[in-house]
Amino acid sequence: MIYSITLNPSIDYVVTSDQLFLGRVNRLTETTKLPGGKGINVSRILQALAVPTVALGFLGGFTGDFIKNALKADDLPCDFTPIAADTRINVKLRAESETELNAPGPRITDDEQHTFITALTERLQPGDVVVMAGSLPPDLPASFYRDLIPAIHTAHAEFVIDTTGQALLDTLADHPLVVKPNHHELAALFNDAPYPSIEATVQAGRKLLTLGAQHVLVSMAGKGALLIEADRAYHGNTKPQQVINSVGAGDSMLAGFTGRLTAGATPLEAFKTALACGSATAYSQDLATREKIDDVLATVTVKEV
Ligand SMILES: Nc1ncnc2c1ncn2[C@@H]1O[C@H](COP(=O)(O)OP(=O)(O)O)[C@@H](O)[C@H]1O
Ligand SMILES: O=P(O)(O)OC[C@H]1O[C@](O)(COP(=O)(O)O)[C@@H](O)[C@@H]1O
Repeated sequence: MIYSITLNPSIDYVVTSDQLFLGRVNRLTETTKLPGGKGINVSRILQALAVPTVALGFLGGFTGDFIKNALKADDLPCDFTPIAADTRINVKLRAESETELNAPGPRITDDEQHTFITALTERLQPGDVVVMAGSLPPDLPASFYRDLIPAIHTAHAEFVIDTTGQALLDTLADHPLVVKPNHHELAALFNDAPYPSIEATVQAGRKLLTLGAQHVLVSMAGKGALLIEADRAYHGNTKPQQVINSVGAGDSMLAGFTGRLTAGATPLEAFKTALACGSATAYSQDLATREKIDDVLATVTVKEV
């Protein structure tokens, strides 16, 4: 079973405007509300790939109810810990370019934190994978993800982590199954300027393997992604289509790789599915459907670099 953890879910309020003028009234041409949050997105793509998953985390208030109902309508297995405060709303503004306004998130009490940790640890079985993804609401200690790792390992389960900065570096010695920074996050991890070439990006990504990660992907938005192994690396991409909404593309990529890898695929095969899932989401209004993923998978190209 693959459990996703979304400590800070969101309603993604996707709004479209022809142009955006700061300091003036802007009239929107379209609005959509989607259940969001990195772990939830991972579970939704795993479900599309028919990989067994349960989405865990915190949900509260009318916004939490919206997400719960949306996931229920899609039959996505969930077991969220209820909280008293309202789950956040993130605004995704599509004008000439995409702008994201992500809220800090609600208060999580000590009792709510304990309820969540107990629920997670009671579920874990040998062979399970826990995907920990996204930001932490302000009340949770920065070490919250790292503190879950001993219980995951005690249960003979593995973890995948999608976070940034020191919080990510702090987990590498515990051998995450997969990490997938994007190229900006990778440079920020090592206080580097943007990498000038694929070779420089591969070199930096390889440091994550040396520090303990089992599998490393580096995503580069429209420029595709890298699969970096100890002795070789691959660059892959998909045939360009119109980009409709790239929110959740990274989560989709992580889900595609983790889902296929844990089902027994080779890292290279899993990478191809990951590329298809990431781009298929970028080419869709919401997260990709299975049909769209299969369609894009047929266009994936990968070469050793
Ligand atoms: N504009 C795009 N065109 C095609 N594929 C894309 C586009 N944006 C994202 N993707 C695919 O999704 C993957 C993850 O997207 P990226 O933006 O790098 O991740 P994140 O959302 O984590 O920053 C990319 O590596 C690529 O395969
Ligand atoms: O937890 P964070 O870092 O604030 O990010 C939450 C946001 O990230 C998303 O999960 C999308 O993530 P990606 O575009 O990086 O794949 C949105 O659904 C959500 O609004």
